Amino acid sequence: MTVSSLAALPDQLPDARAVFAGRGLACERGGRRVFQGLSFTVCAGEALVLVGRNGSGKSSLLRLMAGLSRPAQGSLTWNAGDIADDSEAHHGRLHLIGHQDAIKPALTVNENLGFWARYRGAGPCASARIADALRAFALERLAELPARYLSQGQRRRLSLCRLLASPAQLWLLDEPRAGLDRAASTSLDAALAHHRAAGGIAVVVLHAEDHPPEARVLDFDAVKAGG
Ligand SMILES: Nc1ncnc2c1ncn2[C@@H]1O[C@H](COP(=O)(O)OP(=O)(O)OP(=O)(O)O)[C@@H](O)[C@H]1O
Repeated sequence: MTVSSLAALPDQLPDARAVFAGRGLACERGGRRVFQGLSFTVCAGEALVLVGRNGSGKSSLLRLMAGLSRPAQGSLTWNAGDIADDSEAHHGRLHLIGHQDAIKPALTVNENLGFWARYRGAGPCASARIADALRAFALERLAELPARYLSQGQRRRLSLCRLLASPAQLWLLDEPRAGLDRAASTSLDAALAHHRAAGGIAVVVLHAEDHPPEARVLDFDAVKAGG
């Protein structure tokens, strides 16, 4: 994917000096402490890669970052304000692409993205953004296909199109390369690079040694596990 095929992405995101931080975070799932004493800071234009063994809490941290659950201890702040103080604003600034793909099988590929863009309050450029997103992840020829017929990798690509179909400063991506072929993985790298160049922040769970350039790494194997 060339950068020119990412015309849908803004040249500059709204907060060029954004700082997203967590301090002294502890996480509990099902009444069990998963990790504690975890801190991070990630600024506009940066990527933070989460690595670590299965079950160490990477997806759980993404949920905390998205405001879908609350830390058992510690705080998460956007520009020094607790994200829980204005959860609507926080949800509006982020995209979370998790293991569940949230694709509606009866809708076509195009309709899925239209639905998503409307949900996100996409403006007059929505159609152009969707077209660019489909081109970026090589789904144009499948635009009118009901999503239930997509292969696993194609479904993943459709999920990633959501990143481009409406702008958001914070991308939270859980193993985004899962199921992607080499070309789609390269497209993802280009989208991440463009996002960061525009002042976006990305937090990405990855297992392989395929980190975006100059990404900082948070290794869960070095984080204190719960008791
Ligand atoms: N809904 C839940 N109820 C109880 N425990 C849960 C729940 N979801 C996750 N856990 C537990 O929390 C721990 C962390 O899970 P999490 O999915 O965050 O790990 P992960 O680092 O993302 O793992 P993986 O690399 O396998 O994807 C695991 O021990 C898991 O069993």
